[in-house]
Amino acid sequence: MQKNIAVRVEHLSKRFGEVQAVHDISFDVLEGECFGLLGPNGAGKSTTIKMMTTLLSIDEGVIEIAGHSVQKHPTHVRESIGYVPQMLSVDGTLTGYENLLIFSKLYGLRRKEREERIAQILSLIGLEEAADRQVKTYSGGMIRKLEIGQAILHYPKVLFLDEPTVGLDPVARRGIWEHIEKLRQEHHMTVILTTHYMDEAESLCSRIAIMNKGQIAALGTVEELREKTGNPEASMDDIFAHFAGQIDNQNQEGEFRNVFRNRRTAKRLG
Ligand SMILES: Nc1ncnc2c1ncn2[C@@H]1O[C@H](COP(=O)(O)OP(=O)(O)OP(=O)(O)O)[C@@H](O)[C@H]1O
Repeated sequence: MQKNIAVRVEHLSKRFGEVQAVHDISFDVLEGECFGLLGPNGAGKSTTIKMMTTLLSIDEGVIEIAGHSVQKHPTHVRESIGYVPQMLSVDGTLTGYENLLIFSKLYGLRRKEREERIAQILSLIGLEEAADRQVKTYSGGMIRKLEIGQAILHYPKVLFLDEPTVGLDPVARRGIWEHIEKLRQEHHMTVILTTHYMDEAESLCSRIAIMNKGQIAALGTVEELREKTGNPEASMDDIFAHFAGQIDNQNQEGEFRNVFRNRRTAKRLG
């Protein structure tokens, strides 16, 4: 059966002064797909996601999300999407329940719907027992689950995740993967994520776009990408290096960027 297109990106470009952050990229994402955007720091992944989520204006090109034009109908687009940014999006001084309540109000859920929806989401993300604890007592994995919960309170058609498991330990990362897979399979959400973890891309994404210097260097399933390298034994690291010109080892323990992010998270949570 032919699947519908959930996201259409055509000839998209964005410039910041001298920097051409995104340069004439085009791709489609199918309904129910988990689509990965990979690329070294500065490749243009976050800029692309920000344009898709209406947070950044588009210089050139077209984006359609769930049939709505980002430029012409940004409100319809916002109603159709959920977004978990890289930056922390919860308040550590509030409980998990209170954080969800704020978002349910922001989404305009009616009073009657709210309690039921929050209960559903807490069960979906496995945080029922921790719901009445202050978020600053949560582990990194629990915080990430809560952020995903906030982003899906209105059951969006398309969920954007900007580096969903950065700074998490291997067990917490697998917990987040299971939730993402559940949202896709049981709730038919289309998921678009950026990651620096090659294993994450390989196990979650049905197709991957490798970005480099604002352009798409390669796009396809892992198998298709491997074939394009000409090396049938190529690992995901090899595939990335082939198309991005370097190995992506930006999530090593102690790497400045992550230390900075983790500390920023801790500071924000108080
Ligand atoms: N608001 C901005 N003002 C100026 N330059 C920017 C801005 N946002 C991004 N850039 C530049 O655009 C380019 C693409 O950045 P972007 O954040 O999209 O990359 P990325 O692939 O998401 O990188 P990372 O993996 O580090 O998150 C970089 O050169 C970056 O410095």
